[in-house]
Amino acid sequence: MRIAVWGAGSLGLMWAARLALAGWSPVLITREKQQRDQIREKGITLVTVTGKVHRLSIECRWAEEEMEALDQILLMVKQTALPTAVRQSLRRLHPKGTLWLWQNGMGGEEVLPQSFSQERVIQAVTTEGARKESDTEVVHTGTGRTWVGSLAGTPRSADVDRLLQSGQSLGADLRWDPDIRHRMWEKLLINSVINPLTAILHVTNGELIEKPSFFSLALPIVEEATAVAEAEGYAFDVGSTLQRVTDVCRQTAPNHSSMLQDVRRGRTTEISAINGYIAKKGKVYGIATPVNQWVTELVSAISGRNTGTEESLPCS
Ligand SMILES: NC(=O)C1=CN([C@@H]2O[C@H](COP(=O)(O)OP(=O)(O)OC[C@H]3O[C@@H](n4cnc5c(N)ncnc54)[C@H](OP(=O)(O)O)[C@@H]3O)[C@@H](O)[C@H]2O)C=CC1
Ligand SMILES: CC(C)(CO)C(=O)C(=O)O
Repeated sequence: MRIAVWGAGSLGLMWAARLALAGWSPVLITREKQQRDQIREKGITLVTVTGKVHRLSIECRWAEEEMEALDQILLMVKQTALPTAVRQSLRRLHPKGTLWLWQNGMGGEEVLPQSFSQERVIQAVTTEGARKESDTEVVHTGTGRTWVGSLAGTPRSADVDRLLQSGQSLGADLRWDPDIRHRMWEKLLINSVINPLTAILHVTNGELIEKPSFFSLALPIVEEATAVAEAEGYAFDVGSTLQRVTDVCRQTAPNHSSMLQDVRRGRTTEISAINGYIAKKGKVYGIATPVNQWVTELVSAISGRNTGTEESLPCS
């Protein structure tokens, strides 16, 4: 089975290293030739949460390069990079191969061609944290859980099962979830509060819950988002959702959310796939989502503005 990790960023470098440690021979795909050359020369280095350092030699290709058909492609690019990465990766995917989407937020499947069967798509939802230190180095910043499931609700194949078992053998908390869409909504609700508010206020996840004034928009964001989730068929209680958000802020207190990092680095954020998605779905169902719409506009306005330093800020 030929497995590719598409995108050599934080998650991609970590999972390519993990797959290699588990005895697979993954191929890691980079956006730039320059990173491919670096990885070919130096291999990749993974620093685990306990500080153990693994140096691994990994097959590496550039996204536009010709390559043998791939059976499993783990797409580990940001939502904003999906259109190009999907176009490139589907050209390399074996006709019976499986595509794995790892993005935070929603809407990834909408980027796929309509002719591409949902039965060939696996969605992963992860609370693990990784941080790319350089083109060849990554740090596993926080343990968490990863759920994977079929977007079509079909049972897992033997190949997917083997991959899950490999991850588990390395100590990764990797689980099959037959209702992955529910899990995606659960994570979306958490990201819909923490990501925009930390990015707008420039605070860590822990600082967000320290002052009531910082957290004051959490309630209207969650009220709107849970109403939209319910219209989509996923029921969440407002109080328990706010409690879950608070728990995640506590568990990841020192973290700078991925959206805050993007804003500080002057990069496009994933806001359209998070609060923007909630606002878009709200329109479809006739549910008012002014606060989600407002934070979407505000984060879009402040992102891409700072040229910012490429600080190494932890996220999970
Ligand atoms: N990091 C984390 O701890 C977590 C991340 N996530 C989610 O996982 C996804 C990936 O995040 P993360 O790894 O942090 O992001 P990064 O920005 O660190 O990595 C994304 C990588 O994708 C590469 N890329 C972009 N376009 C292409 C392309 N067409 N072909 C090949 N590679 C491409 C980028 O290359 P280049 O640098 O050259 O642009 C970059 O190396 C996001 O949706 C994020 O929200 C979810 C939970 C935790
Ligand atoms: C859960 C959270 C908010 C952790 O930082 C995250 O997923 C992110 O930063 O994108």
